[in-house]
Amino acid sequence: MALLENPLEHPEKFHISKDLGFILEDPLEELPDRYQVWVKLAKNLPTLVEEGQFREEAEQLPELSIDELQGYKEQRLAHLALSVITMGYVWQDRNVKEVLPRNIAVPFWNLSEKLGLPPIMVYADCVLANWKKKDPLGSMTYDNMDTLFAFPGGDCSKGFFLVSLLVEKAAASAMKVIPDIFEAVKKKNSESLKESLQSVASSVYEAYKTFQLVHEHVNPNDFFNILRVYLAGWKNCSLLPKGLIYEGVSEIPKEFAGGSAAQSSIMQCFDALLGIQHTTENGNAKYLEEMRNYMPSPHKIFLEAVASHSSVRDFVSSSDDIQLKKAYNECVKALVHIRNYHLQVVNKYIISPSSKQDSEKGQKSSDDEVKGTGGTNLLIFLRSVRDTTKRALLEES
Ligand code: HEM
Ligand SMILES: Brc1ccc(-c2csc3nccn23)cc1
Repeated sequence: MALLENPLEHPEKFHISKDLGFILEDPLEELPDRYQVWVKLAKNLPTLVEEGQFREEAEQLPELSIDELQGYKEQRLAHLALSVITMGYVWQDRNVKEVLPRNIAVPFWNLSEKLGLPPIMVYADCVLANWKKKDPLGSMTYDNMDTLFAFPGGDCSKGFFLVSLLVEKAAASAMKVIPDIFEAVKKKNSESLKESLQSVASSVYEAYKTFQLVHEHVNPNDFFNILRVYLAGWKNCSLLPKGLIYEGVSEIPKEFAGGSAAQSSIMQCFDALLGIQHTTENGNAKYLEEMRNYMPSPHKIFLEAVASHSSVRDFVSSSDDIQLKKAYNECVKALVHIRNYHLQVVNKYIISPSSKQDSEKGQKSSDDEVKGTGGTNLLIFLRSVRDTTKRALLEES
């Protein structure tokens, strides 16, 4: 398939970087003067929300056409800034806004259509495009990085977004071997395939090790009680039961799901590469599929090309090369490891603060009722995704 033969030789076709994968390389920090009002307001969100002035300031924005935005990086920064403004406008306080004013809604809707993104903040905004190096000549380490935009809750959003970014960066080192993997399957070259799969497994283990940074940089109570509010969406949402009205776009309210790293292309890319099919019984496959519509369209196209390519899994399972099966299983075990670790993190950052809050309020909401950032019943979803990954292990006999 032409799309796949040289995806990393023409990264511009998919906006995928050889070194950083799906991360937006060197994001812009400023927009042309006429659009800088969006950046300025989004950067002031924490202070203005604190003062209860954010909505008032947002309503003063001029309504701007997106046509003067030049190039992909300006469009991504504008989508990020408008998404931050939208989440702040809707969730500033418990008096939730049901109408997004046209001076935000019209450019946000039009720009979203151009990028193939929904008109709500997504992972590709606040994780993949929301970063800078403090010392441009330094490396991408937590201490030399900052986010471009933050939410209330102190350094919680910086921690959550940057740790996710660094996990993406560690995992991204696997991206450059994808063409070699498909070449090896095409040529039935077990030795080359074994080497590439070993490289994928070590990238996923690097991602697992980076994940531990979350304990250092994200406070569980700030995450659960403050930040999580701003990542919520307006689909199956009790506070916005019909969704949000995008003024100037449609009088009919529209529903869009809240932030979830099911929108992370790299994790879905590993599943696609290894032929890990998530179950259709409990809606996981449907949800993961739907979240591909919350990725930049070039990333969605790339993922679908990986998923539809000749199956690595079929080649390995029909091979009698035990070492090859072991190399494939190392990749699956690494994914199970990171998903197990992620479940422990979710217990610490959502389940425990939630039950602590319930006992303080004297009510009990069972784990089943605790919603995820993406509005899903999170524990069932995450355990099931982990279990499906585990079931993908091949017999090594
Ligand atoms: C405070 C830290 C974190 C919390 C509380 C958290 C919470 C969650 C929740 C609740 C879900 C279910 C999705 C939904 O609600 O629809 C989820 C999914 C996911 N999260 Fe996180 N997460 C955290 C950090 C991370 C990090 C650092 C990564 C690494 C990139 C990550 C990657 C994922 C992925 C890939 C999924 C989709 C399910 C899967 O593919 O396993 N999460 N997370
Ligand atoms: Br919008 C938005 C979407 C996803 C995330 C994110 C980063 S890691 C992770 N696990 C669950 C969600 N999640 C943060 C903001």
